[in-house]
Amino acid sequence: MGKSIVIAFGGNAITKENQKGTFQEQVVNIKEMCSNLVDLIKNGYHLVLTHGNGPQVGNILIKNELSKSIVPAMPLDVCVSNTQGSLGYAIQQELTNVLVKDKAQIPVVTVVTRVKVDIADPAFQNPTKPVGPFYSENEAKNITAEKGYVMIEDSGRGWRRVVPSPLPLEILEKEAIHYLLEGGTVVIAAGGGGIPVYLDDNGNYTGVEAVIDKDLAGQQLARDVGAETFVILTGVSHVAINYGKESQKELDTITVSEGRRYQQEGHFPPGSMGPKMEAALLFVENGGHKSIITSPE
Ligand SMILES: Nc1ncnc2c1ncn2[C@@H]1O[C@H](COP(=O)(O)OP(=O)(O)O)[C@@H](O)[C@H]1O
Ligand SMILES: NC(=O)OP(=O)(O)O
Repeated sequence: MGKSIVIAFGGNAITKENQKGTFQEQVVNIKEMCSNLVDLIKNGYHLVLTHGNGPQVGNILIKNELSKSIVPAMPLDVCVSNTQGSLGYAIQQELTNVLVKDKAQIPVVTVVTRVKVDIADPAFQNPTKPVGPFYSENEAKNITAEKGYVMIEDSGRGWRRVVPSPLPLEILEKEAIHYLLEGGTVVIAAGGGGIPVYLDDNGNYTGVEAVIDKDLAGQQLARDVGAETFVILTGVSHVAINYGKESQKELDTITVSEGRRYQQEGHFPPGSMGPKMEAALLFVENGGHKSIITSPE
């Protein structure tokens, strides 16, 4: 097999901060993202794409809440699977469209992907994953008082609801993804961080209510399918130290030990660059060749 790359992009790239989250808006953003991938595919790279779902899964939770007196609300793991389907559909469609226009007949498919987590993960007692729309501080306080949701300030962009986010341990569909890749298919997998499931006392996998961080799931996916490179696409072209300060310095190529040092010095905040750097470092520490964090362009 040629060189394989796992590429992760954020739910906030699919529904931007100032957008309502209509399907049309998502398609426009996804189309732009896909046009940036065509050259890689045409140059023979085997791609696995993974995507976030924070804004989208939060919107499904709001719909659940508003309609629960009429139709039953679905558990959060089912809502994550819904986002794998809807966003996978949009990516599959738009990527196929740009490939066909470029005269490249390459199959693209979405895999509903379960990710194993530990039911004893302390993350279930400490929600940290922001989902859904951004609110003002006042609105957030009212939501907590009315519904009991935990709300946090998300990287200077506003307040959001947070849900538990356990660590991904294994991509359960890894063999199927590997076969598809080997056969020359572009695979969309582990969307929204994957559907969280755990092994119960009877040895059966069971869904659990959480949203896994897609960057951490992405590096696990990259390791599990033996990818050479792990790429995280986000809103900045370079990771920086002293980000947002006058002394800000953009990083180019760094080693794992430099990355760990900058991390310890506190350059990468939780909820934004923190999980991306952690994911990038974990991939290389566990045998990956290189991780890249940059913008889609
Ligand atoms: N040290 C840093 N270097 C670069 N960007 C940073 C840094 N710290 C925080 N950021 C911010 O984090 C953002 C990426 O996090 P986020 O928007 O949550 O990701 P996602 O693309 O997954 O939605 C960047 O666009 C930037 O605004
Ligand atoms: N699941 C997840 O990490 O989604 P975002 O990238 O949209 O936050």
